[in-house]
Amino acid sequence: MSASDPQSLLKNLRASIDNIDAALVHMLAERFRCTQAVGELKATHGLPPADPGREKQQIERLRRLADDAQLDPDFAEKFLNFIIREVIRHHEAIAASNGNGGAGETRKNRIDTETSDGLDKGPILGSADALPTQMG
Ligand SMILES: O=C(O)C(=O)C[C@]1(C(=O)O)C=C[C@@H](O)C=C1
Repeated sequence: MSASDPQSLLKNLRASIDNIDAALVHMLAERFRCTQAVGELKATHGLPPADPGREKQQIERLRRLADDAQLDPDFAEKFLNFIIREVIRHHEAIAASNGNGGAGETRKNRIDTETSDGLDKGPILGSADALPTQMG
């Protein structure tokens, strides 16, 4: 068998695909490690799990990068949205387990619970301990 026969070519290409898939898994794991920390930061400070303004910037940037790299920008956008939806689900679960009311609570409605003396009465959703976690 020579290096140019179809089976050898396929084997070589598949070896590269396996390396790329491994790199993707490691990069995704690293990204989720960062977003886990972001989720904890947001939950601690009562910030909302999702930031649509930030997402808009990310999508615009990724579409430009995809175009330059000859990757379909629609696919790049769908892929980023898929990941971000999962991140937001994790953020909501962290917020719920921190007693922040999870998905529904935003910084704004936390501020709405303040009394006239500026003291926070706590989350308007009441005890978040009763909320199920949304992981898995
Ligand atoms: O940057 C943030 O605020 C994040 O929570 C991270 C992230 C992302 O995965 O990139 C996820 C959710 C937000 O809607 C925007 C971006």
